[in-house]
Amino acid sequence: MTEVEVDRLSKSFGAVRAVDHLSFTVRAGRVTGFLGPNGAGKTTTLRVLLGLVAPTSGTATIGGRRYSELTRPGRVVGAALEAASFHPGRTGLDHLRVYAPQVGVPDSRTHEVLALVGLSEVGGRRVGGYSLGMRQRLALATTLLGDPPVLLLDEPANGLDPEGIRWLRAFLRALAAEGRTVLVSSHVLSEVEQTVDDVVIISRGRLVHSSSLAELAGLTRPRVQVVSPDAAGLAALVARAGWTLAGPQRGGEAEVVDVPAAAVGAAAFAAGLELHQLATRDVGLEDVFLGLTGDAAGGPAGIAAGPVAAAASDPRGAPTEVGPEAAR
Ligand SMILES: Nc1ncnc2c1ncn2[C@@H]1O[C@H](COP(=O)(O)OP(=O)(O)OP(=O)(O)O)[C@@H](O)[C@H]1O
Repeated sequence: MTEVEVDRLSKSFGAVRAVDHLSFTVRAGRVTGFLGPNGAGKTTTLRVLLGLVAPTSGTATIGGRRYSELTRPGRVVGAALEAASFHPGRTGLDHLRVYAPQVGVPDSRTHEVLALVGLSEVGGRRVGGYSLGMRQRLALATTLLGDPPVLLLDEPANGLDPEGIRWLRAFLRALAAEGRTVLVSSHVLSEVEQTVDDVVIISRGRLVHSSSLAELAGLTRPRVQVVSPDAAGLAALVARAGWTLAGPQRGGEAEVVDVPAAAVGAAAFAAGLELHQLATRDVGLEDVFLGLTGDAAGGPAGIAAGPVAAAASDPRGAPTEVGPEAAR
C-alpha cells in the first residue's frame, strides 16, 4: 500500500504563499478528490510531490519517500499535470514509445496501456487529430506505463463530455479497486462527486477540510424557506423558537436551518402566524464546498463548516518512482 503524505508543506513564490502549512494523507485503494478554487495551491502541491518544485518548508512524500529518493519513480507514481502536451505529428503509440524507455518498460507495454484506455484502434493515428477526450485518455495511458501504485491527476475531467466523464469515473474507480492510490484534483466538487471516496479541500494554500465524501455530505443541513406577510410576527416566532437563520431575515422572508418544515409550520400555526410559503431548500454538496472555501456568494452562512478533520496519517508502503509526464 503506497500512501501519499503531505506534511506541513509550505511553498512561496516571492511574496505569494501558494501552499501554507498544508498536511494531509491520501490513502491507497481509494479515489481522493483534491479540491479547491483556482489558485488554491493544488498544482503547486502536486508539483512538489513530483519533485518539480522545491518546498519552502515541510515535506511531500510517496510511500514515505520524497520523489528525489525514489529509485524508479515511473514504477511508483504516474502523473498527468494540467493539459498534457503532445507532439501533434506523433501517433498515440509513438508518444507512448518515447516514454516507455524512460519508465523502463518494454515496447509491448505501450499496446497494453492503449488497450486499457480504449485507444487501441486509433494508436496509429496522429495525436493532432485526437479529440480532447482522446488526449485525456492518452495522458492517462502514459501515466499507467509503469503500472504505478500511485496516480496523481490534475483536472483529468477538464473538457470531457458527459460520456467521457462517465468513462473516466469508472476507470478511476477500477484503478482504486486494484489497490492504487488515486489523487484527482478539481476546482469543482460536482465534477468528481460521483468518483471520489475521500476529499481534501484547500483554499488559499491551506487545508480547510479532509474527510470521506460521506462525512462531507453529513455537513449539509436542511433549510426551510418561510414567507409570511407578517414580518414582525415571523421575527418574533424565530426569536421565541430559537431557530438559526441561514442569513438575515428579509422582510417577511427567512430561511431556517436544521428544523424540519413540519415543525416550522406547526410552530407558526400555534402562534397564529399566517404563512404564504413553507419550502424545504436543498443544500447540496457544492454549497458545502463553496461555504468551506469561502467562495459562496453569501459566505458560509448556515453551513456547518465543522472542525478540520485531518485524514488519518499512516504512511506505509514501499517506494519508488514517477510517471513520464512528471519526469519532464
Ligand atoms: N511558478 C510560479 N510563480 C509564481 N507564482 C506561482 C507559481 N506557480 C503558482 N503560483 C501562484 O501560486 C498560487 C497557487 O497556484 P496553483 O497553480 O498551485 O493553484 P491551483 O489550485 O492549482 O489553481 P488552478 O486550479 O487554477 O490550477 C497562485 O496564486 C499562483 O498564481
